[in-house]
Amino acid sequence: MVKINKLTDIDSIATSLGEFIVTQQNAVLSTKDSFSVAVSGGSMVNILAKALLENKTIDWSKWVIFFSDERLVALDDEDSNYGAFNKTLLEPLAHKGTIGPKVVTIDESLLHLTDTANDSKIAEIYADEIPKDGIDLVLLGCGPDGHTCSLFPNHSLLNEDKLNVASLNDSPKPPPRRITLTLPYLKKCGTIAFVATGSSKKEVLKDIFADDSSLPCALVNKLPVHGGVCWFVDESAMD
Ligand SMILES: O=C1O[C@H](COP(=O)(O)O)[C@@H](O)[C@H](O)[C@H]1O
Repeated sequence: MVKINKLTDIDSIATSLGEFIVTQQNAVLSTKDSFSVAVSGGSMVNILAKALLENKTIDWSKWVIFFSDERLVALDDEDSNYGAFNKTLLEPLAHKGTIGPKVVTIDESLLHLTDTANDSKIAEIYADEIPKDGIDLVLLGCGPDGHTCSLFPNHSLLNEDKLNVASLNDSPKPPPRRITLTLPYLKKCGTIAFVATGSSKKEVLKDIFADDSSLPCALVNKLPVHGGVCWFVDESAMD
């Protein structure tokens, strides 16, 4: 059963999401020494900064951060999901002298080679870095077309049934070269939380929550992850 948390605006989403993340962190750290989190790019980064930067109950030293998807561009490129996360969260944290988190990025040294086999290699190397039994908490965005991670509507990667991380070179949203966690991998993860804000998401959210939807976000909603799937949405995205 998918849970929807409907909040008035982005500030209330940040507060509620921050509390949710801390609850997940504490539950995981009561059973092991580290907390793995996958973050997404796009609009999520600023919300995460609001939710986490001033939050004194985050134990950054125990966090290991991965990316739900990454654009195959240099890490300091404005299109890089790591680049945006670094500028908005990691640099301010470092400035405050925070110890941690550990952050796992793509292998940038392979980026200059542009053939498809090489992009598969980048995905394969990233797959070796992520926990084989799933990431504890996966934070996902939702594009206005219903995509999540870099899993796009009607794309062949929706049928991927073996790889944990896959590459694509035909993303309909630029930039075209990307890697992404796959549906079989998301299924192994602990808890999945989507964040969707703004009126540009309103129409697609109706489609995603229709019973027969095959949009990527709807496919994730149907995954039997043991910690469940939940959504944080604001009033402009969902009535
Ligand atoms: O391209 C991407 O888009 C999605 C959605 O972004 P948003 O700005 O509409 O929230 C994002 O979740 C993903 O990580 C990113 O690569």
